[in-house]
Amino acid sequence: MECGLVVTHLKLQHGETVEVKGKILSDCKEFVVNLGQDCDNIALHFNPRFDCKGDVNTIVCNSKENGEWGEEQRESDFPFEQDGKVQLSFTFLPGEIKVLLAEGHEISFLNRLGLKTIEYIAVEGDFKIRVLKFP
Ligand SMILES: CCCO[C@@H]1O[C@H](CO)[C@@H](O[C@@H]2O[C@H](CO)[C@H](O)[C@H](OCc3cn(Cc4ccccc4)nn3)[C@H]2O)[C@H](O)[C@H]1NC(C)=O
Repeated sequence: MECGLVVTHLKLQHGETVEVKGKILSDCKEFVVNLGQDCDNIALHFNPRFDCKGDVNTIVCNSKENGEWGEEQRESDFPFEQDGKVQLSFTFLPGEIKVLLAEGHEISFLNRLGLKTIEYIAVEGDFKIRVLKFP
């Protein structure tokens, strides 16, 4: 499993976008991109699962507030392949975070925490990050 990457003090404003590019490991079970205030206050936990925790080829999204998980949101689109390249963009809006996936797939996740800025991004799991681009 690859180690993670954490960036803090991002000061991502509404309307701004973070891009993540990398490669999914050939034996990937899952990977995670977390966006939020810090590790206990996550506006979007973006968790593609190839085969783990009872999920197969499913994207699980959730929020975490004061260390407590919210209600999971599962997505049926799964434009990922093991050993494949990935390009994701996360656009932070007042009421939601829009995730643009490959093949034009898009996910919208409510800004449940009502964050005014995104300070924290963490990428972990079976994923080799190559590019993290932010404004
Ligand atoms: C039916 C009753 C049990 O429900 C299950 O409860 C599990 C425990 O809460 C749920 O799994 C958790 O779902 C969370 C999102 O709702 C997070 O995904 C939890 O993982 C957090 C996490 C682990 N890691 C380390 C990591 C990441 C990637 C690869 C390897 C390690 N980073 N963040 C993950 O353990 C899991 O999604 C949930 N399944 C369902 C169907 O609800």
